[in-house]
Amino acid sequence: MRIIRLETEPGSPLVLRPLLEVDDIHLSFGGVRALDGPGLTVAPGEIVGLIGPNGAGKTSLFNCISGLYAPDSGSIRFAGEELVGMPRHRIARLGIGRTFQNLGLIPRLPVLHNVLAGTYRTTRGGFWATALALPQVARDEERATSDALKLLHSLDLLDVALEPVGTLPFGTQKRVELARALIGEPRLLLVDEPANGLVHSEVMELADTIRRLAGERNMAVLVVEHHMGLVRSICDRVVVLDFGKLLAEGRPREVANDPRVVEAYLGTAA
Ligand SMILES: Nc1ncnc2c1ncn2[C@@H]1O[C@H](COP(=O)(O)OP(=O)(O)OP(=O)(O)O)[C@@H](O)[C@H]1O
Repeated sequence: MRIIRLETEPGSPLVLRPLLEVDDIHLSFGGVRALDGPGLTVAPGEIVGLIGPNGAGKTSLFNCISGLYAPDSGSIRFAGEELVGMPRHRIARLGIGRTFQNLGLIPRLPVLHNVLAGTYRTTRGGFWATALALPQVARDEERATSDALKLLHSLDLLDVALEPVGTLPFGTQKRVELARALIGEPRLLLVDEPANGLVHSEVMELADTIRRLAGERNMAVLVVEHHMGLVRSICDRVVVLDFGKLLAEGRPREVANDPRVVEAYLGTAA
């Protein structure tokens, strides 16, 4: 059983501050209120599920955290730094990785190159250092390749490292997407619908992998997912959105039995 301390007595020297603090976020697209003031926290090493019916605002919230969307108002703090207004590459460099619902991979490129593409947002070489082929760039690339190969080994992808990713089964591509998000060693991983398109055995395997990686790296995970089996099996806590607002929050079992959640979400999914 995973034990995570979320709160301690006021004034205690052992206060565990949340790694991520989202507060009163608003985001509209024309007349559509995608996010209407929800807030949430994620502690270091904690796995939090973000659930809710279609159109509840889950992906919009991910996009605000990773800097893809600029919220109209509100605050998103990560390790004490305000993310709102920060460019995407700086957010990635602070230690936030993410996967996409529709895989963010380049199908014709080999697995290894797709994973290495995840490092370009987090390395510090910059345009001129790369153009001038400075030794520091060569060292960075060597280290990145070695890290990528270790990661591929840990995700059982070493055998397909040089295969074009588009030729691989969907379940394998999903693991490559996970590897791409993990290569920068994020402290927080945002995972968007990892179970989508997978068969039951693959979902359970993926659940084991996410839990193992979070434990090994003390990495926090915020996961958007409709598959309640996966949510129940990996999440320490669940946050429910509905119409862009926070509807409920609690342990997976409590949330699954909350009548408001059953009505808004589980009822429609049953
Ligand atoms: N780029 C955009 N332009 C216009 N409207 C958008 C955009 N992104 C999201 N929306 C709208 O914002 C609302 C929230 O969408 P969002 O994709 O965040 O929900 P979701 O909970 O992730 O849904 P799903 O479970 O279907 O992925 C929806 O009404 C959606 O149509």
